[in-house]
Amino acid sequence: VVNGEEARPHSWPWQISLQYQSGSSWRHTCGGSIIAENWVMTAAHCISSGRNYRVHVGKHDLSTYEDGSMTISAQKIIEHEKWNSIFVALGNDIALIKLSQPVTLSDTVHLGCIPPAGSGLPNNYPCYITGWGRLSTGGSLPDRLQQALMPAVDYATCSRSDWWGSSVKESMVCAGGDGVVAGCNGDSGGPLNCKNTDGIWEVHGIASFVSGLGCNTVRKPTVFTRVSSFNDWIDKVMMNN
Ligand SMILES: CC(C)C[C@H](NC(=O)C(F)(F)F)C(=O)N[N@@+](C)(CC(=O)Nc1ccc(C(C)C)cc1)Cc1ccccc1
Repeated sequence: VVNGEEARPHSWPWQISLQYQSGSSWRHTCGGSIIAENWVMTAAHCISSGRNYRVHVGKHDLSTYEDGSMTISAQKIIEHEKWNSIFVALGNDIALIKLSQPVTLSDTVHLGCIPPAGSGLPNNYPCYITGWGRLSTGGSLPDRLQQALMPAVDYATCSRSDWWGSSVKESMVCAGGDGVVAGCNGDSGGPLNCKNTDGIWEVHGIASFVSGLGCNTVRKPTVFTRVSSFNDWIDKVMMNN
């Protein structure tokens, strides 16, 4: 997250670190959200075949051991069947990870809420991006979870030719684009958190892409997979696996 701030520890308890085995150690590669005791939602572009993945839950500082945190291996990873890594602009950048064992819910490990199917965000609706991604374009990775207020950008604005144009679809959610705050590599797969009118936080987006010209590029908001476009797919996958 570029130009964010350190989150209050464990204030986004559905946020996970998706890690892959690199030799004898594990490396953070993406974020994700716990949506059921044995399911994590992340971005399909986070998954590379031939890699071994695990999920780290209940974390704040990735560099230290933290009581209550747990690492759980991925038993099964299901990418959206229409995801195509060559045509990112087509969307469907969503994957579900079935955990080898259920998480133990606690005050640092909670489920994130999926928004109602088809629910949208008005322009400028306040949301927060969270993640352990780069602190600047090509910059360093933080140890501690970062957050940034990133107002939603409606499709009409985000699809303007001087914004994302036809690269953005209605199955995506845009946020930010002020040239200051942004998601960046390593935030992929993580949540866009928005509080609904009942005061409940919902995971409206899955971080998908930022401009290749620079993470915080003005009029190139961070683009998220729109979770409320995939309620049926999520239900189907969890029921059938
Ligand atoms: C792997 C890609 C598909 C998604 C990756 N996503 C992220 O980093 C995320 F925003 F989710 F945290 C990304 O944006 N990667 N970049 C490599 C940029 C990139 O690939 N962006 C991109 C943008 C649009 C498209 C399509 C929709 C035209 C594809 C890729 C990050 C970057 C940004 C600035 C400098 C250096 C690196």
